[in-house]
This record gives sequence, C-alpha cells and structure tokens, in this order.
Amino acid sequence: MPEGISTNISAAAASASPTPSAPTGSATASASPASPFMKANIIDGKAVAAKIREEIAAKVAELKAKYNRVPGLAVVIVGDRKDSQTYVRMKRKACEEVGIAPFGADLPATATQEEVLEAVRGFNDNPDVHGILVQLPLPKHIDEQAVLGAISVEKDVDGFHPLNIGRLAMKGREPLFAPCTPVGCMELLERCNIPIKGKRAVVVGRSNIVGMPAALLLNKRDATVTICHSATKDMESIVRQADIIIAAAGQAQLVRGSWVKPGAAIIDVGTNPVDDPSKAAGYRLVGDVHFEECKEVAGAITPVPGGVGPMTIAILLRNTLDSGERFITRDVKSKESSRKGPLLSRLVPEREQLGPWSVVAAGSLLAGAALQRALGSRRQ
Ligand SMILES: NC(=O)C1=CN([C@@H]2O[C@H](COP(=O)(O)OP(=O)(O)OC[C@H]3O[C@@H](n4cnc5c(N)ncnc54)[C@H](OP(=O)(O)O)[C@@H]3O)[C@@H](O)[C@H]2O)C=CC1
Ligand SMILES: Nc1nc(=O)c2c([nH]1)NC[C@@H]1CN(c3ccc(C(=O)N[C@@H](CCC(=O)O)C(=O)O)cc3)C=[N+]21
Repeated sequence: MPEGISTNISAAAASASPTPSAPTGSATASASPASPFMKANIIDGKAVAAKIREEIAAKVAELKAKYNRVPGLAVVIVGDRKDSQTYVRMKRKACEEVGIAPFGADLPATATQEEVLEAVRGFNDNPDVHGILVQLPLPKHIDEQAVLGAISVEKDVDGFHPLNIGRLAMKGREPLFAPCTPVGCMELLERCNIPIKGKRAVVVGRSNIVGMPAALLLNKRDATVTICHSATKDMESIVRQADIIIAAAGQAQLVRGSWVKPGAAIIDVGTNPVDDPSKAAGYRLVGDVHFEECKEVAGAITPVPGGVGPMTIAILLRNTLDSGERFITRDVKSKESSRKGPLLSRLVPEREQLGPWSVVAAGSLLAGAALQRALGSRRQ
C-alpha cells in the first residue's frame, strides 16, 4: 500500500474479480463470502491526491534548490461561468500550495478567437510557463479544436492536443502528457491494487477529455474495453459484464446498483449539481453512479465529491512538474554546453566531455579532421 493512504484505500485492494471476496484488513469491508452482495470499499481520492501533492511539493522544492527555477502553469479562462471560475480558482490555489508558479489570462465572454489564440501563443513563447490549460467549455463562438491545437504540444499538460491523443491511441507510442482525469482514474485503480490486465472494463461516455482517453488508457493496460454512449442499446447488460466501470456521461445517478456485477470496481467521474435546499449553496454534487445502491454491490467505489475530482487537479500538477523538469534541465544543459565552447560541444558528445579522456578524444578528432582535409586536398 502506498504510504500515507487511509485504511479505506488499503481495503480497496479488494479484487475486482467476478467472485465476491471479502477484502482483508479492512475496517469498512463487511461482505460475507456466502453473500452475492458486498459492501464496497470507498476509495478516498482526496487522500490519494493529497499524497501525490506532497510528493510534487518535495520535487518542486528540489528543482528550486538545484536550479533556482520552478515549474509554471498558465490557465486561460474565457467568460464568467461560475463552475469554470471555481475550478480555475482551485487549480491556481493548488499550484501555489505545491510551489508551482501560477500564470493566468482571464478573458471576457466576448473575446474573439484571435484574442484567445494570442493568449495561448504568448504562453507558448514564455520560458517561465511549462504548462498551458485552456478551461473548457469555451464560449460557442470560439473554435475549441483550433485553440487546443494551438497549445505547444510540449506544454499541453491537459493532454488534449491531437498529437498527444493520437500517441495515446497508438501501439508502441507514448504521449508527452495524457489527460488528467483519466490518468487520475487509472492511478486510483493502481494505487488500490485493482487488477486491470485481462479484465473487462466498460467506460460510459466517449468525450475527448474523459471517456475516450480513459478507454485508451485501459486498453494500453491490457483491459478488454467496451465504450458506451448515448446511442448504446441495452447499456445495462453491457455494464453488468464489467470488472471495472468508469462512468463519465454527465447524467446524475445513471448507473444503478442492479447494473453492477458483485465485486466490480467503480470509478465515478460524473460531477452533476442537483438541487438541495438543505445546502447553503442550494445544490449538492452527485456522480453518474447511484452511490447508495452501487456501494452495496461493488468491491470498490469512488465517492462524489472526494473521488476523481481531487485526482484531476493532482495529476495536472504532476504533468506540470514533469514538463517543468524537462524544460528546466534542458535549458541548464544547453547553457552548460554553450559555456564549454561551441567547437568542443559540437565535436564531442556531452557524456565524453568529462575527464582527461575528453582532451585526448577532442585532440584525436581534430587531428583526424586535419588529416582528412589534407588527404582531400591532395586528391583534388
Ligand atoms: N471529476 C472530474 O475531474 C471531472 C468530471 N467531469 C464530469 O464528468 C462528466 C462527463 O464529462 P464530459 O466527458 O466532459 O461530458 P460530455 O458531455 O462531453 O460527454 C458525455 C458522454 O457521455 C455520453 N452520454 C450522455 N448521456 C448518456 C447516456 N444516457 N447513456 C450513455 N452515454 C451517455 C455522451 O454520448 P455521445 O458521445 O453519444 O453524445 C458523451 O460521450 C460530467 O458530469 C462532468 O462534469 C468532467 C471532467 C473532469
Ligand atoms: N481544460 C480543462 N481541463 C479540465 O480538467 C477540466 C476542464 N477543462 N473543464 C471542466 C472539467 C471539470 N474538472 C474538474 C476538476 C476538479 C473537480 C473537483 O476537484 N471536484 C471536487 C469537488 C469540487 C466542488 O466541491 O465543487 C470533488 O469531486 O471532490 C471537478 C471537476 C476539470 N475539468
């Protein structure tokens, strides 16, 4: 079990196998082997995300101590949708907490496509920005694909650039970044020791940002994947075959307890506001899964809130850290090699420039080049 993760998580090492088995060492597990039903282990996404953020903060501090530079994340928001404003605020705060430098562009809902592209290009060219995220959805008059495609593929920490998605879909290729929410789902499965290889996975939803990349990631990990969408017939019987269910349809409580194979692992991505006068905000968030019903049947399940949502932000920070590390170490190396002098660094690979052999190697290369020149001129 990864250190620092709550007992709920360790309990979620529950197998996602078709035969219900009582997970060991769990305070929450209560399935009896004779019963076809089991009480699921609640996967504490908030705790896993907190652990990841701690790891990131330590690595950012290391970069700062070593190179006096930190990763930077730019968030572009267009318009004043309340939910988008909230998510962007959360992302900026999360950056500050781990020491990532936050950058931002707040554009009005009336901004033109060219103005949005200008903001993206500015961040592409800014050497202190290593990750760029354009908050979705964009206003209707803006071409989302054109904007996402304009983000430098090396700074695409959301993993939405067609090149990154394309690589995710290809055998033997890896993207520079994969989309944060689906990676967060996989990370929860992995950290809870839920087996993936050879298992049947059903993804409900096929959006570019969640459903499709989630299916591609499961496929890369050798699950047998079925994707359901709005035209799927008899979804219930398809979902019932799943050892792993990822629900990302944006439909409150769509997946019912009777659809779930006992012991299955359920990752609920849905974040749907439903009216609730008992709450100060007047609403509460529910998932795409009927939590109360499904937790009685599943082996493991994520809650909403407190499941996938916090993981999305943690993975965004991790992608930004990876990107920052790549850019910063590359800058340092290229500065070092230009300090060593252009001739030596061009003739001798960096690895060989160290130690006394470098002098011998450079000397022989120079002598070789002179000899070749002499021979060449004699042949003419
Ligand atoms: N927790 C987190 O970090 C995040 C949560 N979310 C949440 O996840 C949910 C999905 O988001 P997103 O992917 O952006 O949503 P989209 O609306 O872009 O996509 C929804 C997908 O679900 C399918 N779908 C819709 N209704 C049904 C249905 N009744 N049966 C089967 N399939 C259906 C659609 O099918 P079709 O393609 O045929 O239209 C579509 O593929 C939302 O609740 C969103 O708020 C999203 C991002 C991050
Ligand atoms: N370019 C882009 N990248 C995104 O990753 C992206 C986006 N656009 N547009 C919107 C969706 C949605 N999204 C969420 C992130 C965190 C929570 C989250 O942390 N939710 C908390 C609850 C938050 C609350 O209480 O409001 C939880 O589930 O516990 C939810 C949803 C990222 N998205």
